[in-house]
Amino acid sequence: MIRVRNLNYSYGSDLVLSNINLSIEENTTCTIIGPSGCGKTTLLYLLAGLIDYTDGEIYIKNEKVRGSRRETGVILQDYGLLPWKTVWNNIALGLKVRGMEREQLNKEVSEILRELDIQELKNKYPSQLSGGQKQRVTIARTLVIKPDLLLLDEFTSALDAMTKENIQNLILNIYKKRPVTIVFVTHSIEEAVFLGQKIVIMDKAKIKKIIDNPYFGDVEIRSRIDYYNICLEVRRWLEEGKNHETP
Ligand SMILES: Nc1ncnc2c1ncn2[C@@H]1O[C@H](COP(=O)(O)OP(=O)(O)OP(=O)(O)O)[C@@H](O)[C@H]1O
Repeated sequence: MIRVRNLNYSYGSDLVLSNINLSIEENTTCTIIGPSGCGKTTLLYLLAGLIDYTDGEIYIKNEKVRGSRRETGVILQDYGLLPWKTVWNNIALGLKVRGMEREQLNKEVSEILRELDIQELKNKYPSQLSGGQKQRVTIARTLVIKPDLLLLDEFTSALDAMTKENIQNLILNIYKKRPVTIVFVTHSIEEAVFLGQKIVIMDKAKIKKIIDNPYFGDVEIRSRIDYYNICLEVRRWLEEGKNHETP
């Protein structure tokens, strides 16, 4: 699905991605974790086609990425809901832009509201929603266009612990119900392990380690010791080499 080869990216003279090679299979999930400033968001923006690259290659479904793709759904940290539109209209917008006729549009929006259990929010405005509700509406708005690739950037970082787990469960359930590839940038080790079939650990512009997560997909995993063993492995890789750095 995604193939990144020898990708380098600089902002001016600062090299922020150096020789990135990464393959993500179709209909799998991948989480990207690493210290602040290591280049995670930049990599996600490049996959989304939001910024251009000149050095290296990015292919999605065997097509070279040049600008944003219609079938890629992107969810960034700030929700991106339009404050002057109701939940219903925020969700319907992407379908309207694509010229969907009214009856079909009403059906699709109703279905996604039901799937995400937010029917009662349909006439509210974004300012009247809690953080978790906004996340659900943002997910609904993105899923309604039926993306084959979903890119999420630190999507749950502003939420309290319980809401965060609810949204993580929701994303896992959504993934299980439909064919979609998900790439998720996070700061949280627990989130990286819960949502990542493949966990990419980055450090200063580079990929340090890729871990395949055999326990991915189990909603009950948080109550099992295997989950914490993988969390510890990720932690060790994140910390590896730190003590040898000169301050
Ligand atoms: N628009 C920009 N112009 C110049 N430098 C930038 C720009 N965006 C990011 N950078 C720099 O590029 C590097 C990588 O940033 P990026 O946002 O990709 O990192 P990150 O791993 O996502 O960080 P965080 O976890 O803090 O969000 C950082 O040093 C950052 O300061």
